[in-house]
Amino acid sequence: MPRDCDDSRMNVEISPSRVGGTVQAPPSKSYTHRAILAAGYADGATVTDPLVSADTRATMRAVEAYGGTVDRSADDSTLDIDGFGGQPDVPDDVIGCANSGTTMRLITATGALADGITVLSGDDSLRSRPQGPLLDAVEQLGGRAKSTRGNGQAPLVVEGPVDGGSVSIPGDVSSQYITALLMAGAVTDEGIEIDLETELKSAPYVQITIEVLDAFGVEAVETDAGFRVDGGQSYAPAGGEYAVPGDFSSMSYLLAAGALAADDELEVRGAQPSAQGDAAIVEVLERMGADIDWDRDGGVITTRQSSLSGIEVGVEDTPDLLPTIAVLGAVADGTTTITDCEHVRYKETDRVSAVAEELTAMGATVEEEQDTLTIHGGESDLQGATVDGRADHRIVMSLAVAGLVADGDTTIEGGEHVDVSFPDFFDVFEGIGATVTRE
Ligand SMILES: O=C(O)C1=C[C@@H](OP(=O)(O)O)[C@@H](O)[C@H](O)C1
Ligand SMILES: C=C(OP(=O)(O)O)C(=O)O
Repeated sequence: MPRDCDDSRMNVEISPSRVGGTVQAPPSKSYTHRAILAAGYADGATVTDPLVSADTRATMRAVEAYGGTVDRSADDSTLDIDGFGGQPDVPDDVIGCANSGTTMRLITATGALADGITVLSGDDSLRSRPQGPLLDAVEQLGGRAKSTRGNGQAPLVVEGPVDGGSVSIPGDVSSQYITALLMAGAVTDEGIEIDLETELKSAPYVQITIEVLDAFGVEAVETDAGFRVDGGQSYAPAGGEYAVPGDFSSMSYLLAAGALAADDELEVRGAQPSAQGDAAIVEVLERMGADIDWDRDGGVITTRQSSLSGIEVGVEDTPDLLPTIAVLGAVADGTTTITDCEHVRYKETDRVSAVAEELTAMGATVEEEQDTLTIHGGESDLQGATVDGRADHRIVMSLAVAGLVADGDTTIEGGEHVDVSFPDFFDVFEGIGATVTRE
């Protein structure tokens, strides 16, 4: 199981606990990936407050493979990046994307700009995720892009250079294909016009891309049929710097912990509004009846424990919230129905099945359909159990939240996988009051 994790295998036991205090949100993974690659497409830039995690390190390695350099400050508070200026080199070696779908998709399109062949691979999970529509898009642009096994999955072989053009691509598999094409398209000669064949899922992530491109002086626009980026543009952020905002997907675990187990209050800082769809966690909690308050100007969200009720919520725009919402639903009174979740099956693991099975192991009643997950909460308390984190950071973190309020201790196998997006998650969890035992 080749993984890029700092820690070796770690099971984590969570005992029932109360939480409270003040905590800083970690920086956004999505913004960090884009900022690093945008700095790569530029002559260079300084990225401040980056998330340094296994996934974003994969994007740093990719920028270096294409001819840039990334210097991390001693405390990881800044990344000084020398870019490849829109003209990626042909990499000396296979680019290892580890567990990161964002890295693989975004830098596949970068490979299509290089005058030669790029080979990309990743861990077991990443090599089982869909890349076919992006490979097809590169071929529509005149490049060559193959899955070595012919199954639309990595290892991938990409050959450029492409000059831009028009592509037609499904929107309901991954928005990361669109992000990849927009970021690369800006430095092609002709630009790229994207026609969506099906409705776009995870749409806010493309808005994040457009926001980051704008900050780097690059324009990409939404059209009636999809998106367009003109070619011949140059990446350069104002003042040579780009600052990464806080991560609402990561915050969702802290806010859920507060809503389930904060006697006094839990305050999460670094919650400035941005294009992140996952800020919807605040509204989801409000609709469930949580005592939650968001000071948008101050970037502070405060939650207290209160009794929650089940709701119906669509995750077409917010796939990464599914595990968090499912755990909230398992504790809430009544039924929580999570709809529009088929694309959540294409993540690090099939998160719809994973959540259904692990919450069932904790005593919840869960029904799984292809595009819907129904959780009957409140009928019986969650029971502590040994659960499998599925080598998936979001499954691990959401089960840790469930462990706070389960009856008895919960052991989560594979706790080290939090390194993908929230490396100090268990320290932060302990810091707010959770009883955490690393085994
Ligand atoms: O572009 C991004 O930063 C992301 C897009 C989403 O994926 P999909 O577009 O594949 O749904 C999301 O699930 C992922 O965690 C991050
Ligand atoms: C799906 C995720 O990321 P990626 O697609 O980059 O692997 C995630 O962080 O939940």
